Amino acid sequence: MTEIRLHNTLSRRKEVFEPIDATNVRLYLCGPTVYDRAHLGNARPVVVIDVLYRLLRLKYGVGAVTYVRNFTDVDDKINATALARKEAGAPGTLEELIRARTEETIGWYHADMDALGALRPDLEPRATDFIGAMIAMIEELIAKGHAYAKDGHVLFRVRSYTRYGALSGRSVDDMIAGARVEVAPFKEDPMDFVLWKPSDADLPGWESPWGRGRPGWHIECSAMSYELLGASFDIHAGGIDLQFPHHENEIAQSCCAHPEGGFARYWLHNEMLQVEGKKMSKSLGNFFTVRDLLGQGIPGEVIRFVFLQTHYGKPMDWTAEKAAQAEATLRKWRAAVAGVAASAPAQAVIEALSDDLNTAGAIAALHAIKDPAELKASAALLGLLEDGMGAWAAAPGADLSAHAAALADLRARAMASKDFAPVDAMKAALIAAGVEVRMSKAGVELLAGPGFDAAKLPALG
Ligand SMILES: Nc1ncnc2c1ncn2[C@@H]1O[C@H](COP(=O)(O)OP(=O)(O)OP(=O)(O)O)[C@@H](O)[C@H]1O
Ligand SMILES: [Zn+2]
Repeated sequence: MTEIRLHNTLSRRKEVFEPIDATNVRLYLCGPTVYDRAHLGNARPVVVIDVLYRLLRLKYGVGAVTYVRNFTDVDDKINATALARKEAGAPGTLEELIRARTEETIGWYHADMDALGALRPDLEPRATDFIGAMIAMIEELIAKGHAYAKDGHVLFRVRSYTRYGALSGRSVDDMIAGARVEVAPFKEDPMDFVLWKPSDADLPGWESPWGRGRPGWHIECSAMSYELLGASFDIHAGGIDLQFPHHENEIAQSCCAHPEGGFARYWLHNEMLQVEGKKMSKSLGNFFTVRDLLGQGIPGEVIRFVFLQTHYGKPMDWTAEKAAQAEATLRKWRAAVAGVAASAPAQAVIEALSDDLNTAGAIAALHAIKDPAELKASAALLGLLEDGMGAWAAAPGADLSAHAAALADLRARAMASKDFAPVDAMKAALIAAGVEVRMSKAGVELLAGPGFDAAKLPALG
């Protein structure tokens, strides 16, 4: 099969992907902090890495890829949500409420990512199950002089790792100038970051050599990837917002604790889903959830298709127009492959995906496929047109050809009479039924949009 090339953030180049062990290709994606529903931006890395996972499984074999994605289930934001519930009178201890919140959020996450057609990773470690491994790694870092304990905290000594900043391409001094580094009395240097911190008696905490406390966020991924994938593995992925400081810190911790390993060889970062030029994020409040869209009747497959039309390395936004177009294409393809068994994927689709996951190119190649069996097999590499996800497309009423003809006819008559009111009235009625109306010299095109309701279509006289 074609060789896979990936843009490695570490080298800033597209490189041929060569796994350490072709019988066990290892991939780690930073997963969510489970305090709330995933917003649409959070779904982008999941969909992107799902396509990579499918491609790796095709090339190396289904059993030859290990994909790990963690759940961060210890975090101040989780504690805050549970505390708010307790204050609102919810029964149970804070610990029980925290547990209930993380369980509930993990359930939502699974349901939402399943709806997007993302395969579950092979392993989904929860941070709270790996506290012992984190403590062991922190002890190793202290023993090697890369970390120090002070006042119940343990800090990573950033200046002890000379390659710090290699991933994001910045010097430590630039980072100090640009970042919001917290100055604290327990730090030797403002750049040093927390590996372990004390917990109040009423917050979740674990006994450790430095007293009762809880881990910092960065050490979680270092410890879990070490336990499950080893000191060196193939690909580490996540959103570009995690490149600094999270991934820089992961590298520092892992390479200092296990210098024999070298940690991840290829770093893959997806660009952000944006809203009016800004990252969609919880903190900016400019977000909507995957569940919001699903609740509006937008199929998960349509959301997935919209993501895949933009290369993962480019910022993108969500628009109703993109969704309507994706839906129209998928309806057409689903009709073409109905009842057809998949054959083998087209070489052009494999080649596009192998070229740094050129999903837009792969979709263009899908458009050119004539044989439905090949279309179905090729689309499966993108997680599209799969049997379990097509119920939405079976809904009747999307044939708008009669309405398009009627509207074109009304327009022709209006040209002669100069009375455009009937055209405008029909357009308005179609839009109210969730139809996207495109009129040009070439003709009239109608597309069923995300909120399409056949029952609301205007009657044809
Ligand atoms: N707008 C976005 N576009 C693409 N990926 C994103 C976006 N926002 C977050 N991510 C990714 O989602 C994953 C989960 O991140 P995390 O749990 O830190 O999200 P969060 O705390 O809900 O995010 P935020 O506060 O940034 O909205 C990470 O891989 C992160 O890079
Ligand atoms: Zn991580």
